[in-house]
Formats: sequence, structure tokens, C-alpha cells
Amino acid sequence: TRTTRPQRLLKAVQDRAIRGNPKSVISVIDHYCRNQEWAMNVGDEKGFILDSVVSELNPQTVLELGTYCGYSAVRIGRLLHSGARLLTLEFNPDYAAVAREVISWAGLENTVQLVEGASGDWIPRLREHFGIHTFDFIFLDHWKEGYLADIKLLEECRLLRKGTVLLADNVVCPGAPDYLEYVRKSPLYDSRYFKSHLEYTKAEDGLEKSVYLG
Ligand SMILES: CCc1ncnc2c1ncn2[C@@H]1O[C@H](/C=C/CNC(=O)c2cc(-c3ccc(F)cc3)cc(O)c2O)[C@@H](O)[C@H]1O
Ligand SMILES: [Mg+2]
Repeated sequence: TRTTRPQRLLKAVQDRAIRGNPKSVISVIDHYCRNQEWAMNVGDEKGFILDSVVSELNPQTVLELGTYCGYSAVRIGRLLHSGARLLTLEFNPDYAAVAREVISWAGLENTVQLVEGASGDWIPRLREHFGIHTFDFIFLDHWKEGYLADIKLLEECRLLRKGTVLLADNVVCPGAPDYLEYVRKSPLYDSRYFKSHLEYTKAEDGLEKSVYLG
């Protein structure tokens, strides 16, 4: 049977990237997705904005919603300092299997932990299961209609603290209108839009950065 898109992306990483070198894993995926087969990674242009937010914050505890092939987990994980941890949630077992390989090829298996399952099931259990108190940084890149429910659940579970930064991908394309309205109207957040482009294309897209005011 045919391979899947994520499996073909993984093969490109294994064939072309240098083991243990996150930078080469990132550039191989970007080159492959720009020149051979598009995939819904945050990509290099929005990825540069993601890098600057993470580098400025220097977070110790990070949560990612929606691992897919692990591109943004590698992007974020490579910037974390020793002792810092990224938990990434992915409910599709096939995507999770590919992402584990990509994360391992980048040599980030001790920094990035992939947890298989639905965000709504796992968020209420993160404290007791992983000893997490609160998150410093959260990257939202899963189903766009799930963003709003998950940010409210994170509030309810008290996993946000004064200054927690949430960064949401695709707030223009495909769009997350209910999430945008919420974070921009709520007095709990200080929100701003970083205009960019949809990965590997000229279409507009952007990231919404929201700081929880607590
Ligand atoms: C149940 C909660 C829950 N819990 C845990 N994991 C979950 C989950 N819900 C989903 N997942 C996983 O997350 C990833 C989904 C990501 C969804 N992303 C886009 O749809 C998207 C689309 C475009 C675009 C496509 C086509 C265009 F023409 C334009 C733009 C561009 C982008 O950057 C995009 O991120 C997959 O791995 C899911 O298995
Ligand atoms: Mg995305």
C-alpha cells in the first residue's frame, strides 16, 4: 500500500538530515515541503517568529497541542535550555509514530516528550501525571475549532500563570475566529497578531501571541 505523506516526510529526514542535528532536520523538512510535497508544518517564515518568541521567553515548561510530524516540536525543543521540557500532545497514532522518529533523529528525545491522546482528555491530567504546576509557553497548532475549548480548559485546570504566553498558528488560514475573538476581548489576555504567510506559500496567515494576565 502507498506510504503516507508523513511517512514520506520522515524518509526525507532519514535520508538527508544529519542525526542529532535539529537545524538540519528543520531545513530538510522545509526544503522537502517547499519543493516536493507540501505539509502543514508551521514552516520557516512563521517558524522564525516562533523562534523569537521562544528565545525571548526562555521557557522551562512548554506544552504543544498537535504534534503532527514533529517539526515545531524540534523547532521549539532545540531552543530550550538544559532542564527545560516540552510536552507535545498528538492523538493520531500514525502521526505520533512519525513524530517520535523525527524528534529522535533530531536528538531531542530527552527534551521533548510526545504524549499520545486527545488534548481534552490529557489537559486535566497533566498535573498529577507529569508533576506540571503551570506552563510558561503553549503552542496551539491542532484542529482550529479546538483552540478555544482547550484554552478555556487550561484556565479551568489552572495550568496558566501570570505571564504564560500562548502562541496560536493559523489564526487567518485556515482561521480560528472564535479563539481570536475570545483572546482579543477577554481582560485575561494581552493579545497581538504577527502577520506572516501560510507555510511554503504566498497566502496570508499569522500567529496570535496572547499573554495570560491572571
Ligand atoms: C482533539 C484534540 C486533539 N488532540 C490531540 N491532537 C490533535 C487534536 N486535534 C488534532 N490533533 C492533531 O493535530 C494535528 C492537526 C493539525 C490541524 N492543522 C491544520 O488543519 C492546518 C491546516 C493548514 C492548511 C491546510 C490547507 C490549506 F489550504 C491551508 C492551510 C495549515 C496549518 O498550519 C495547519 O496547522 C494532527 O497531527 C492531528 O492529529
Ligand atoms: Mg499550523
